[in-house]
Amino acid sequence: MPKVALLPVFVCEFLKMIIFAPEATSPKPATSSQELPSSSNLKSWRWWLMISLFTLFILAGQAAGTLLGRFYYNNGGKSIWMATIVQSAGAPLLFPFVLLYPLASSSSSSPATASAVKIAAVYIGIGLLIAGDNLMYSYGLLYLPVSTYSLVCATQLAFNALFAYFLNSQKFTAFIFNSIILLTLAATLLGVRSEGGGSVSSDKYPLGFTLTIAASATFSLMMSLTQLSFQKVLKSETFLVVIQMTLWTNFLAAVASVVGLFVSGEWRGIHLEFGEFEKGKVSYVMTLVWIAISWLLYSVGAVGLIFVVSSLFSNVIATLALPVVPIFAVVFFHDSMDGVKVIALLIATLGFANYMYQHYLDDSKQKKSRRRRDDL
Ligand SMILES: Nc1nc2[nH]cnc2c(=O)[nH]1
Repeated sequence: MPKVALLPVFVCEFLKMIIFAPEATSPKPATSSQELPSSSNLKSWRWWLMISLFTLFILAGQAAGTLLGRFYYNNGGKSIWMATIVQSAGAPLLFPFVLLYPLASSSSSSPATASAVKIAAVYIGIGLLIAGDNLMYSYGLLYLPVSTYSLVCATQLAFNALFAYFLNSQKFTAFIFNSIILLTLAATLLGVRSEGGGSVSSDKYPLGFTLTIAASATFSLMMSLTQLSFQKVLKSETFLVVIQMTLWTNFLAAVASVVGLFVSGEWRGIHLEFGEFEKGKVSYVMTLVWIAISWLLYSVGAVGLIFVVSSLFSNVIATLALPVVPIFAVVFFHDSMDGVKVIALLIATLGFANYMYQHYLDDSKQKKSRRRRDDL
């Protein structure tokens, strides 16, 4: 077998080593962060490593995906449907992981017990929500300046809090409220300062605004439903379920987006924009390929965090990524750095710290009650 074909096996093996801690098997008491069953006992170094890894995936994926998306539009890319397709088109890259995972895994954890129909319904439903979100996200990115876009996107945390309360029985504490408010404030700060709209025309503003709000609601609903599906339908403790969920939902979203490209007739313009891309044809293809890889990384991170912690936590990290994107723009696109960006990032970090502190409290409480149980 060529060495490169073994890459997915090594990656699976690495993730397995992190995830399947020997202590990750017994049920857990509910915590204020209302995590999934599989996450309960993982708060060892492995748990923190997983969180760090998935967080990195989200931050890097969101930053690269958003900036490359803007690069596509700025250099002659015009197709909304193409911008939508590439947000989920990286999914087939996960096929080798799904096929080779059983080779790498010695885990005896049982596969999902739900019927194929139920599982298919979950993948199709969530896949369609992803396609809808990606489409509206593409419109938002085209019709709004980045900072306004970040502001409106920040509402997703409030939407998620609402959905998580009803769908995931999320319990709220002062620290979680603090975290939501601080992260919303950080993104708002970026949005309210005036930034030239650039090529964005003002008559498209109301449409861009409405679609970004709708995307935020759809994104949050999709996150909460993903957590609910892990808990109620898939019920698997293995990391394979994260790969399967990411693969199938994004694959179906990509198929729905390709249908959209043809039905809308936009496919006729693709050849033209390919030929006229300002940076050249190779750059056009590479831009789309790297957008797809960036969003795939983002999706694995987001679904991974839902699996290991919760949909709200995953959304906290996704929202933390919003003020991080302009910082990356400073580094890679030489955008100007100003005090507002730094303050927004500091506030976002504080919001994130609040959420993590709640996890630390939950963890300590769990450890104490376990010790008390052991002493009896
Ligand atoms: N609505 C929405 N869609 C996304 N797709 C990738 N990231 C995001 C996000 O932060 N919000």
